[in-house]
Amino acid sequence: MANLTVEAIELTRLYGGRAAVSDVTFSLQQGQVLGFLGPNGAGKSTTMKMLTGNLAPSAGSVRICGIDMIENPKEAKALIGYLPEMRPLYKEFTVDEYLTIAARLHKVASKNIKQAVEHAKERCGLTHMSKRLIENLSNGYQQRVGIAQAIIHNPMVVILDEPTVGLDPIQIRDIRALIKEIGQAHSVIVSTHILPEVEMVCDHVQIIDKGKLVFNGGIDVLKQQRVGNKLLVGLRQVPEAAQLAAIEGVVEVEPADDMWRIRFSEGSQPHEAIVQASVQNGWGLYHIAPDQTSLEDVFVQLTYQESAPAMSQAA
Ligand SMILES: Nc1ncnc2c1ncn2[C@@H]1O[C@H](COP(=O)(O)OP(=O)(O)OP(=O)(O)O)[C@@H](O)[C@H]1O
Repeated sequence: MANLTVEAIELTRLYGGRAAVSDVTFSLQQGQVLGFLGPNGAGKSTTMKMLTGNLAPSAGSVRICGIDMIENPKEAKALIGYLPEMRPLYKEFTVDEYLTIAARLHKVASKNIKQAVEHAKERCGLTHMSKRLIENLSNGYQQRVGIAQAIIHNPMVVILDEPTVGLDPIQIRDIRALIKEIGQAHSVIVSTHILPEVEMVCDHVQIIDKGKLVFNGGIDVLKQQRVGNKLLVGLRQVPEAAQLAAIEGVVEVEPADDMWRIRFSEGSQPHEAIVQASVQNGWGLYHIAPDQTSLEDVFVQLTYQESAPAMSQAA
């Protein structure tokens, strides 16, 4: 496929005979932001380390823009910017000093370093912090410096491991906006265990659980999982459940707080019949709306049910 920036092919990593990551395959295209989601210990960091060439896979391979990570690690790594879970900051340096070192480490040509530093600072909203010691910056600004070092060499792929952990809500909002902005020009992989974060910044999502991918698809596909065939209906005069169940298309009726949760058969549209029955019987309908499963519930279903079926849609 054209413009594939990351290809992970049957990646497996064993620790003492136990698989931390097992047979993970996916690909990413230029301009995509992929959310890598999973509970603690699912294998996110292990996968990130293999993608960035910081950990050798026990089996499988990684290609960055078609370059094999094991055969040509230098060339492949040069195309990646990486912010690990533990920020690689030298806090006794100023922002300018640190980013200059980062540019050298990323092999930016000497004559281009100044411009690269200025550009990275600009993109990460750091220009006014240039002369500040990193240790004196807030947590959010330190995270911006971490992201600035990851993009300083203008890599094709940016990989950010838990980029918003430990930040306050305003810092989180800023960093998410920055990730979206970076995603327009690069391919970005963001690992997180925060579901709304994925909804906000990613167009693709993968869910990993116990080392295995249990979902791989567009964010819309994940959202669709929760648009079910249920309605939440509020009636002032509470009818017998049987009266609701008798309406055509209704297959199940159960109380939900002060309302009724009504499940209907696939393809049926009992909304109008419910409204009509309410008018005829004087039930006093005050609420009728789709009852969506929360994304959290979908996530729990995918990751905590032992027999959860694997779902997949080509990324
Ligand atoms: N160096 C190691 N030696 C042995 N086991 C390890 C090592 N690193 C990770 N593991 C185990 O591999 C599994 C996956 O860990 P990993 O850090 O990749 O998960 P994660 O999804 O990133 O979790 P978290 O969000 O908590 O960082 C866990 O069971 C972990 O204990």
